[in-house]
Amino acid sequence: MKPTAPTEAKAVAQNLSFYYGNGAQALKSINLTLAMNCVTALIGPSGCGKSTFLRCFNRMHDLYPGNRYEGQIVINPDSINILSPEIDPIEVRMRISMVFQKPNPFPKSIYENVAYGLRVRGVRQRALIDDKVEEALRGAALWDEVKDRLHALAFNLSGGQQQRLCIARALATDPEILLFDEPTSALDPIATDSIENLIGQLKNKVTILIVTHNMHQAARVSDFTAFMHMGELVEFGATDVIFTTPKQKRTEDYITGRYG
Ligand SMILES: Nc1ncnc2c1ncn2[C@@H]1O[C@H](COP(=O)(O)OP(=O)(O)OP(=O)(O)O)[C@@H](O)[C@H]1O
Repeated sequence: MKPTAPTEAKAVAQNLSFYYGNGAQALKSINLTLAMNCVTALIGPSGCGKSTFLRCFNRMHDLYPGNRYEGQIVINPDSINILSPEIDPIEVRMRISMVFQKPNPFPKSIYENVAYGLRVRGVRQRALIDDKVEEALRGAALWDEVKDRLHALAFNLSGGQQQRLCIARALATDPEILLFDEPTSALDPIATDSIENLIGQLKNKVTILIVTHNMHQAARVSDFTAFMHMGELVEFGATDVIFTTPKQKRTEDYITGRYG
């Protein structure tokens, strides 16, 4: 069931601007709330700032010198601003995990891919890791397909299975928010379908923010949709409303394929 208005806020971006190291401003004072246990889709033409916005949520931009945030992203329930310099980006990435466009398993076994985040966190007990690996693989709807070959190399899996493995890897540390950057653009329609179904199930446990170029996908998987253009948030609302009766002409032009 899709809610029609944001309920509890999991994360709130407030006056969020972002500048790359070369001085280019990619985000312009964005205000956006991610509703708890809902899927929010980011749509908009190429270069409008979708990935830049997504990557603020796990402090990916900190990996490159000269990048600069302004404003804040407050996450609940503890009301912390994850962009604050006092907040350790590694901690943020434990709470907010990312799944990328192309499946990117590590050159390790299926088991070790999922166990990775736990080991980084210092978890050593074998039984606990076993349990968490199974739970994450079940959560990513992959357990039944791999339970008899957990120690095989992850690269032996199909593209769709590799992407579900990356979702399991992200789930293993019990994140509160999952970020998806065009997670199905490298997959065939069947694998895409299974990832979309999975996203529908995962939102019971986590809050989801997804970038997609595929309008049908945004309409299928998301509860709320944000339309961006040239670094600005043009319109935000319930997905059904954005796709049927958008208020802004720029949104209408985009979803009806008049540009972009
Ligand atoms: N590392 C970088 N340094 C400088 N400018 C960048 C960098 N990465 C992206 N940009 C610029 O920031 C703007 C937003 O890019 P971004 O990748 O966030 O857009 P997008 O909406 O995700 O695009 P696409 O749909 O094509 O992936 C663009 O003008 C882009 O050229």
